[in-house]
Order: sequence, then structure tokens, then C-alpha cells
Amino acid sequence: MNQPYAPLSPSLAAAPVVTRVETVILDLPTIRPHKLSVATMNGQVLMIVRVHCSDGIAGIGECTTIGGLAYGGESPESMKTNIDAWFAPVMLGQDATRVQALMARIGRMVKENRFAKSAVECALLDAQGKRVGLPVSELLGGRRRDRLPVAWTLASGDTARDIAEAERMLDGRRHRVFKLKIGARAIRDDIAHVARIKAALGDRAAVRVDVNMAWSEGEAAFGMAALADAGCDLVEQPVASAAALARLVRRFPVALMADESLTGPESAFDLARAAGADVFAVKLEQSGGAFNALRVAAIADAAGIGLYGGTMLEGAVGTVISAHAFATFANLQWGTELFGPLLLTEEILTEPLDYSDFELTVPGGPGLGITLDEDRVAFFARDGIRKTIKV
Ligand SMILES: O=C(O)/C=C\C=C/C(=O)O
Ligand SMILES: [Mn+2]
Repeated sequence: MNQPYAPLSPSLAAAPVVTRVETVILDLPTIRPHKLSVATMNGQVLMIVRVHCSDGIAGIGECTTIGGLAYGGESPESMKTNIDAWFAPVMLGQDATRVQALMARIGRMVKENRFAKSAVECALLDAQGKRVGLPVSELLGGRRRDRLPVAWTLASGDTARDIAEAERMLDGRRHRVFKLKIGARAIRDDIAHVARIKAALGDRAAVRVDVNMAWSEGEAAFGMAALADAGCDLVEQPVASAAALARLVRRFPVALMADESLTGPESAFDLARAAGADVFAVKLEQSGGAFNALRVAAIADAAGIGLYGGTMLEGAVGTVISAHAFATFANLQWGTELFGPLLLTEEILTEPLDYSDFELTVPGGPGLGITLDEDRVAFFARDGIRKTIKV
């Protein structure tokens, strides 16, 4: 007869706990300058976090941003400092198998810091996936797709160079959706830039723009009408104000996408309630992690708002956890822009990700399904300083 009060099985009775949290900053070159309205990037800075557990399993996470503090309120340096000083002490000794419970514990001690939370949650999910032998996508409810369409951003700052780059991407069957970064130049120059690229590519490619909040509402009204005429099919965050987005939406024959206005489920709900966008760019870091990104997506689905898998130009680790999350989405009408690793000149994985036929393959192995090349991580580590907080 079963013992009604038999002790928990050893694996449950002594759940593995967090024993060490490591953070390291990697400085990596980009293939070319990457010019946005908020910053010009001549390299990318990744903050990698590694969570070690008492059962010998270690998970990895990443948080990265664009141009230091130019995009949002966290930088790789602030993320590293805050994980070392404030996240690690409340994680040590805690049950590593209960990811959401541990993230809630962190949330009671750490306000905001969404990018850093996203990285730590990723590391816990990677470890738990390795522990139970399941991909992260399956821990998030199950993937619906194994491949994701990937757009490419043209941001060299030179129209002819962008056209040549797009032709190479088309010839190589790597990308056929192109996002153009505009907003730094006079609006008429930007419109002419977009029109020239769309005229050159024609129906072989979709052309979209990201203004990164650089326009006033008046400029955006003029710009969206002109971009629609130029054959652009999506305009991303032309203005900073979510209320202005709601005044601009559905006035022009071009879709309007929210990005910077989305900072997690609550902002997604507010924007959905105002019907303030046609599309949501979901970003795990901006959302505060994978579970929050799924909540943002559920709000969009419920409100009939389209979905797009966004990037913070993460390297392979941040890109892959995003791919696992986006693979679970019921709808992903506008594809993704998970090209971050392709903007870098250096590979930090033992096996490069599979970008082919205009798509990215979502890794199928346990956890994230990727392995860091430790020699290359050590080589690109900033000042060789790898900070370790031990129990
Ligand atoms: O820079 C890129 O190419 C892609 C996305 C970055 C930020 C954003 O969407 O605002
Ligand atoms: Mn954007």
C-alpha cells in the first residue's frame, strides 16, 4: 500500500539551490557602424550572467542594450553591478527549480531593472531546462514553430551602401525583410532614403522603418503619409508618446508599431486599451523577462494587435531565449528581427546559430540548446574581470 505520508522523493526533498552567480561584460566588434537616431554603435557590449546550482548545473543569460544608456535606463555596466550587488545575495541558497518563485523573490528586493531581471530569469530557465532535459520553449508552454523569419536592419547611414547590403542579403537568402533606421536626418532626406531603397528592391523585399521616437507628432503625420506612398509597410515608434501613437494609428495606409512605449504587461494593457498601435514589438528585456513577454503577447492577441519579435541587438544568448519565447506565440504576424549575432564579427558559441532561407532555427537541445565557447568568452571579457559571488 502506498505510504500516504511517504517523504518527498530525494530529488524533491533536496531541490538544487543557487550557489554562485557570475557576471562578465564582453566587448565585441560589429561588422560596420550601426546608426540609429539615438546612437551610433561601433561595437556591441554584452553582459553575460551565469547561475551555478548545487546539482552542478549552470545556466546562462544575457542582457544587452543599444548605445549604453541611449535606448533605455539600463546599461551593461549597471546590469552587472546590480546583479552582483543586489540580485545575487537574494538568490544564493534558493531553490533553483522554481524559476517564477525565485524571480518573485528578486522582485520584492529589486524594483525596475527589467533588462537585468530578463537575463537572470533566462539563466534560471536554461539551468532548469538542462536539469529536466527540455528546451526552454517547452518550459514556457511549448513551441508552435521551429523556425522564425528574421528581418535585417539597414543602418550604415549611406543609401547606396544599404542597397548593396540588401542585395547581398537577398542573394544569400538570408533576409528579405529590411528595417531602415531613420530619424537622425531631415525628414525629407529620410523619406527619400527609404523611397530609393524600396524602389531598388521592389516586391523582392518588404521595407519598414524605425524612427526610435525622433519625430514630433506633426512630423510623424507627414512622415507616415509619405512613407506609405514610398511603399513602406510598417512604421516603428515614430514618436515618444503612447498617446500620440494612439492619435496617429489607422490614419495612414501603413501599419504603426509600438516599441519603446512597451515596458511590460501593464504598459501593453494601457496601449491595447487605447488601441494605440497596430503591432507590438515584443522584447524580452523590455518586458522584464520571457514570462512577461508572453503576457504582453497575450494582451496583444486579446486586443487584435499584431505581434513582432523584437531585439535589443542581443548576442547569441539573448537572441536564443527570445527565439524560444517567440516560438511559443500563437501569432507572430510580422516575424522577428533576431539578427543580433549577425551584426557581430565574432562567434561566442561552440556551434553557430542556423540562419538560412530567411529564417533562424530555434535550438532544440535542453535549456537554451547552445554552449558558450569559454575561450572566446574569456578573450572578449572586459578587463578580464569576472566577478563571482559565492555562497
Ligand atoms: O537596431 C536594430 O537594428 C534593431 C532593433 C534595435 C532597437 C529598436 O528596435 O529600437
Ligand atoms: Mn525599435
